[in-house]
Amino acid sequence: MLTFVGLGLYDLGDISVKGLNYVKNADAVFLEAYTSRLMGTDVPGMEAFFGAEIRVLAREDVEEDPHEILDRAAEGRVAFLTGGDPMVSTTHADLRMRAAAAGIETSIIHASSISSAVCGLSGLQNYRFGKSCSVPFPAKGWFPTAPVETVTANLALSLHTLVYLDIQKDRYMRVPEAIAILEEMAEKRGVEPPALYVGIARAGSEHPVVRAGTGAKLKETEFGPPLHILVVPAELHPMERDYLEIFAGL
Ligand SMILES: C[S@@+](CC[C@H](N)C(=O)[O-])C[C@H]1O[C@@H](n2cnc3c(N)ncnc32)[C@H](O)[C@@H]1O
Repeated sequence: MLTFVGLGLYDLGDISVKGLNYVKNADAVFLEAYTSRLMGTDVPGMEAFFGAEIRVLAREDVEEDPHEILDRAAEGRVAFLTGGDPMVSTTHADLRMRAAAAGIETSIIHASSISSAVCGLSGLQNYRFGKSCSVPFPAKGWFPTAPVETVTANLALSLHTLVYLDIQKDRYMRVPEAIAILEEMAEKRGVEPPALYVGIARAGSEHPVVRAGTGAKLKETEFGPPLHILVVPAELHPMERDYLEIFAGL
């Protein structure tokens, strides 16, 4: 049995009761920590809380050679832990299909996700979001401009864009850097950079930071520690504008 268990957004208090019971009774517990991360805890903290040893997986362990996970799931109850909701903006559909092809029973225990938390924190209406995109850390000789094309296409349809920010081993992209990269991408593509952004830090924590404004303003804003995410809003509905004025300093 392979069960994908969502950890929610920030700390140990974000897993569901269902998820917690499953993990406590699992025969093996794996943690995928490369698509998202719970910044309000760490692996030893999770091990103590769940009373279980946790095997931390690299991307290759899941996407290229998941035999260890599948072998354990063929024999017993396996918990596959993921930050947020397990199937939102991750690549775990492939693992679930591989398990099904191997005759292994699977299920999902859902949890809160950044994709819905953003709507509550910003007041931007969930049905007005278009395709989302991710901004990666640029590498030597590699500076993709696809994210700004997604933003431009969404703006043309009056849709908001959710912009996920890169996570690497010990490196987390923050809102000001993401805006600077998006502006450089816009310049390279010869399009206008976005006029308005909403930056969000540490959704799910006791003190999330939510700020709306121009690129110049948000590049000077102190958002505090990661994780961070960015939204490029389309033309605002009056209610969305009011909400951002009240809760995000617009
Ligand atoms: C690829 S998405 C994975 C989403 C996850 N499966 C979920 O449902 O929440 C991960 C990105 O979302 C953003 N993110 C996730 N959790 C966050 C949080 N608590 N606060 C702010 N941004 C967050 C970060 O930009 C991070 O790089």
